[in-house]
Amino acid sequence: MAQILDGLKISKDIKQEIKSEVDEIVSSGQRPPHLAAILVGENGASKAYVSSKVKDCKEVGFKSSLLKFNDTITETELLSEIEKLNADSDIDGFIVQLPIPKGMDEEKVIEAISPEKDVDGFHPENFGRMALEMEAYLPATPYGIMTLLERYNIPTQGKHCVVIGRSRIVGRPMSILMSTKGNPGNATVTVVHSHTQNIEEYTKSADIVIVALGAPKYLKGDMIKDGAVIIDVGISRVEDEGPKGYHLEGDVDFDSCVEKASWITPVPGGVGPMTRAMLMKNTLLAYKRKF
Ligand SMILES: Nc1nc(=O)c2c([nH]1)NC[C@@H]1CN(c3ccc(C(=O)N[C@@H](CCC(=O)O)C(=O)O)cc3)C=[N+]21
Repeated sequence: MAQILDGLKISKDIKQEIKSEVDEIVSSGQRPPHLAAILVGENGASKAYVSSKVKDCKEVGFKSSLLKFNDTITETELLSEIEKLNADSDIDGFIVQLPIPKGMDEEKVIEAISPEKDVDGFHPENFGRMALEMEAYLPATPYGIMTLLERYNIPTQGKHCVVIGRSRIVGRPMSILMSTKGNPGNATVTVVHSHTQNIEEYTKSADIVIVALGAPKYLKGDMIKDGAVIIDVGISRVEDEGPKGYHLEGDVDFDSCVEKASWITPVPGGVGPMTRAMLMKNTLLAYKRKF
């Protein structure tokens, strides 16, 4: 039976470390770090994520600002809100919660964010810096996974890591970070996606499988090898009859994979909380203006 990579616990440790630093900053008379979030429209999951970010800020002692707009806001208006945050010296970092309403140009919106305030690490300048192994704001989910592997001392050097999915915010940056020089890092990486034939051929030979597809229970136990490390990035809301009306499902069929894996992340309580903790970390870095 696999051991659990407890993202919830590690995220609490990280938030505690951040809080200690913030306490010192504040007791020396300086203002605390300040994160802002832009939320457009009424997506239920987005609202929940953004309010959890506000809660995280409170926990670590950051100031936070939430800017909410109706989905009637035009792209031009949104871009001018971004400009205001770029220019506001009281704000260290901000994010534009994705997805933004259909019809808006996501690329243009992300490029409008000043790279120094792009604590999501989504701006092409940060992506490029990351890929070149320069200091950069790393996207929170891949950064969270790297941190989780680091804190559990999971060996990655020379291991075969299969990343399922090639999204801009998870799969692709994840594949880059795993192949990057360092520890964790130095892995041999295969990226598989919707055009890959016989995905199981790759996953069966993987020492580490990172699944970021958004397909509930996609990865089954018979697709992995004994002792593999399984990282589940999926967080699909699946409707049910319970009081909330839904529950979360990962991309990993936990029950069949837990039998074979050596380490596995749960959903909830795995990668999701790490993502949130790394956003706090990036905001602290932005405050300190490291790069
Ligand atoms: N600009 C932007 N930045 C993001 O980082 C971003 C985004 N847009 N859009 C949506 C995705 C998704 N995302 C999650 C963060 C935390 C959890 C999380 O904390 N999950 C908990 C469960 C939360 C629950 O119960 O619903 C867990 O897995 O244990 C999940 C998902 C950030 N995203």
